[in-house]
Amino acid sequence: MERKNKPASIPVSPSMAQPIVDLSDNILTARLPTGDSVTVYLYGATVTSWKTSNGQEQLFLSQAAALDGSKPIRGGIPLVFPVFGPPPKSHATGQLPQHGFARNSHWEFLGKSTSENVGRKADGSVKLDFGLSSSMLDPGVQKKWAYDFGLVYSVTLGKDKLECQMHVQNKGSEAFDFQVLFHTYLAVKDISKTAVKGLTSSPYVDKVRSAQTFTEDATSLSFSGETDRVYTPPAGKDGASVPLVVTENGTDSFVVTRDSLPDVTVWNGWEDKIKAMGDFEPKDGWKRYLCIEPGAVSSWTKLDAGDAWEGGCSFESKL
Ligand SMILES: O=P(O)(O)OC[C@H]1O[C@@H](O)[C@H](O)[C@@H](O)[C@@H]1O
Repeated sequence: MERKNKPASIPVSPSMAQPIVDLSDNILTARLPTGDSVTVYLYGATVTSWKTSNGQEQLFLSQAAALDGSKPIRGGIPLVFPVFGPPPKSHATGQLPQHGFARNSHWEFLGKSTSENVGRKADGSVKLDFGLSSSMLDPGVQKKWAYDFGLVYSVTLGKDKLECQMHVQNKGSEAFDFQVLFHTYLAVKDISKTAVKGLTSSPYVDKVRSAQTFTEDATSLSFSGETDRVYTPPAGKDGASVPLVVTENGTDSFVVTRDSLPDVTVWNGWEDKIKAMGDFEPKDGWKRYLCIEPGAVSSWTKLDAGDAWEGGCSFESKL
């Protein structure tokens, strides 16, 4: 029997190629062999860029965003914890700034894991873990919210998909209340041709109309002015949350899913509000973003001493 010669070298198949992860100057970048990439600033553990396999940027980042740690980054995915919006003065978070301290604290990078080595479905994704705990806060902030906590934020980059997961741990001896939210600035081509499906029949608080509660009757929510609403959509038949679909020009562009996050804020500040924001450029940039912000913010989540909580969301790009 004729024996075939062994090839001189074994070609590396694309599936054997590994993600490239780099941390320099407190900025982490990860790139998959498929071309997908993500950039995360340790300041706020803020995702500032998410590019899909076709090279397209999927997040809006203001050209005037402060990237030097002097204020929260305008755009990408700032993290909101432990309070959403202006804190109620009589609450334990009452002394904290709007949206809490997670987005303007320095996080640490805990490490990366590929789908193969953590027993997830071998889909070529990479998970990046970031940590923040009470001892890492500025002393001034620590005094304003003196609880012993640990956060692990995981960003998983897959082909045309980004997942965000937050693990909150109460390491202290007394219970605390928190809210959490992924303040995602999705890049859209034209807000006037953008719509959101999946919110029909959902109750929402409209912050533009004096924080009154309404029920959504649009099957496809479109935008023609300032929009600032916190939706609490009913669960689907199987008890899971119904995915939201963002459409542009009638074509699906993003699918957003939520896991253990009851709420989703939909925000576009529109022309006048955005013009007044010093860190928002270009001034007509309001036309090119839509914030879809999965979170747990319509009430407080109470975490007893020693307990942990987890919730997350995913963004899939369809274009
Ligand atoms: O300017 P900030 O603090 O980043 O907030 C931006 C917006 O964030 C949204 O989540 C809020 O619903 C809006 O009310 C707010 O204006």
